[in-house]
Amino acid sequence: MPEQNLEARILELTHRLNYLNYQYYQNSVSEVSDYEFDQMLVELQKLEEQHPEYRSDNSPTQRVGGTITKSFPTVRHKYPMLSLSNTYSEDEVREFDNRVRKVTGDHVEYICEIKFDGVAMSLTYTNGALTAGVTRGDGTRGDDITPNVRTIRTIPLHLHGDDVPAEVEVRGEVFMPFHVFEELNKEREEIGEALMANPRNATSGTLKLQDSKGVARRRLSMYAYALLSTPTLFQSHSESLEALQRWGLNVSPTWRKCTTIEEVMDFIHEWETKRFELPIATDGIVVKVNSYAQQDELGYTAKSPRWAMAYKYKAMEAVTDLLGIEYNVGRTGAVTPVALMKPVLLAGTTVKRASLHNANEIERLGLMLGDKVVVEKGGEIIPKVTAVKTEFRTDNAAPIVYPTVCPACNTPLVRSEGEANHYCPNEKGCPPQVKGKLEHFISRKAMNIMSLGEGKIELLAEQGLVTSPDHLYDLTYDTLFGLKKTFVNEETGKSRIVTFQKTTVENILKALENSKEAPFDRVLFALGIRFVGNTVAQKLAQHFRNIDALRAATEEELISVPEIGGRIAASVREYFQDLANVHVVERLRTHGLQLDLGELAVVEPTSDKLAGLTFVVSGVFSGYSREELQDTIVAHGGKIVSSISKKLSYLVAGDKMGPSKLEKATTMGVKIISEEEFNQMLD
Ligand SMILES: NC(=O)c1ccc[n+]([C@@H]2O[C@H](COP(=O)([O-])OP(=O)(O)OC[C@H]3O[C@@H](n4cnc5c(N)ncnc54)[C@H](O)[C@@H]3O)[C@@H](O)[C@H]2O)c1
Ligand SMILES: [Zn+2]
Repeated sequence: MPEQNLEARILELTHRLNYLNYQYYQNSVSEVSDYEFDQMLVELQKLEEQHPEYRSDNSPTQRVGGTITKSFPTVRHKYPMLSLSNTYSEDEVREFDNRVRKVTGDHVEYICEIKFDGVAMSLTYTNGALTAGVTRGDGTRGDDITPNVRTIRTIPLHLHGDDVPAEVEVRGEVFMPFHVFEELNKEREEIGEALMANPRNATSGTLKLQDSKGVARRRLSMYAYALLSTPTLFQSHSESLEALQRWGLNVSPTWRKCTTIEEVMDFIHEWETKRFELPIATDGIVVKVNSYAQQDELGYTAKSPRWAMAYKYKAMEAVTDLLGIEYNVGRTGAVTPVALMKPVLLAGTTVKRASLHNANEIERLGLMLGDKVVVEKGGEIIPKVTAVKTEFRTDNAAPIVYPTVCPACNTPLVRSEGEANHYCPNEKGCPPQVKGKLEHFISRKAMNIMSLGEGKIELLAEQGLVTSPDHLYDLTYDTLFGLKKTFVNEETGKSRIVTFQKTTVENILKALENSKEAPFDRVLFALGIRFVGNTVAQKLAQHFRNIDALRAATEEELISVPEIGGRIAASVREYFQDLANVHVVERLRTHGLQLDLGELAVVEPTSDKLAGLTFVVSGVFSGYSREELQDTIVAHGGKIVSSISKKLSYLVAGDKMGPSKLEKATTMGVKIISEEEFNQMLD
């Protein structure tokens, strides 16, 4: 390559990789596969080695790719948090072994570990107590997210044992197990939210939440894999792992001591497929020199230790034919395209369907019917189409014409501004939507009428006996008894008969009767209002107390409820503006379902100390949750209003209050009081 082009190429790769790093760490987006990224990095590294004079100061070969955010306090790491040099080639693992032996001589032990695909975490324990949890950030400084880290159940708040030192740093990988990830995405899909791409993105997004209660709900976990302290406590990494385990940290039992490179290779081969049996995402293995003395001898490069190496597995891929596209309609009316492929064996299972998410994805891939496509399985249950082999495209390839009408009911599809999915607007008459909404209504977290599961509700919907939730409560023994349907599984050809016998019918009627005791927030969730998931339903129920108040609430009032945004507010308004929905709600009321929180929860005034005063509550408080504080104000005769105006009596300001509210209150001359000052008003 001529000099000039060489310099240009180095510059181009530097820019491109820095951009991809930014997208990956800041926005949790992978625009290219890890493999492609790593190939470009290798190319840059080679060019820079030949021409160090062209290497720029901000080269991605010289520094860790992450960033720090402004939303958390920044902390300087006591020991820098580095990356790992990586390879996809076994030969390079052997070369690593040669390099090591040149320095250490022949007596070397390796520890092989699984490389878990999550987010790196640094924990500090002072006198045995967890005092800090910090992200890797740019390697030198990270985000202090201690309150979030404290909610992770596999991270002990206290270490136990006689030999726990006064101060110690523990490194580990925080991750989201597959089943939690799938559940979370299912919930998001149900309430019409965009899906998360993979468990690693979900983990990094979760750790950056401002509300640690939200973090706790996501059920993250952590595997510890390193121990740092001054002076060093042990002679080797394996002793450290054993100590971590003893002190109560979660150490994956998969690590192994190897004394020859052949044993390392065996470990690599063994886990290549076995890793898919693990309930967590993994992307390779890590080989580490065991002895700390030898680690010191080997030292570090600018961005990684010379005593360790990651061997990464290439994603499991296969090439097959795209035969067609099926369009599925979900409960919320969202249309999801699914690729139908010629069956192909991939990581031990036969794959013939893969999700394509939405029309944008089809466009991004440039898919045509009849194409040869690359399917990839990353460990998640659902495989994905990652690329088109355009070089094999024939004249028979046909463009994909995205449907303009609903495949289930022929209603013209709509696509709102800024939304990736097309929707079928025929909520009440589109069979998969009707069925999906009923299935949601009876589901465990909603009304929990599981005796209607496994195809029974489908049968009732198809026969027109139940097309909206209120119809369920009209069902009688006589209508149900004797109903029957045979379901045939298209994939296996096996058939299954669903019948309504005496006990079944009795169980269904009993479960329906019991469901009338389900609290208001469950009923609200069960109604299936778009974007109103479990937690949102709880928040709305607590705030408005009953369905009539919720129905009467303006968009502004809805938005004033903590954590309720404009999108949810609009969706709730839209729901109640539809008279058919109001009718369903009224019929549910007639049948005796719980549409308010009941007597107990209504706050009776306990004093009139705050009578005639109006309050806006904002921020986070130490002695109350926001709802509790609002309840207290009401209990003492005060009134909660949604927005700041000149007439407002007090703004009760907690921690982390939004700067715009503060500014508004200041300019309007509203009296701003702290939690303590508020408490004094009640004394
Ligand atoms: N696709 C993209 O656009 C894109 C962009 C940027 C980075 N990336 C990927 O990310 C990589 C760079 O990320 P990185 O610097 O975090 O490197 P890395 O993820 O390859 O390796 C280092 C990390 O591995 C983790 N790890 C897991 N198990 C471990 C164990 N047992 N012992 C030690 N560490 C363990 C730690 O969190 C550590 O920080 C790139 O090589 C690339 O594959 C991809
Ligand atoms: Zn439809």
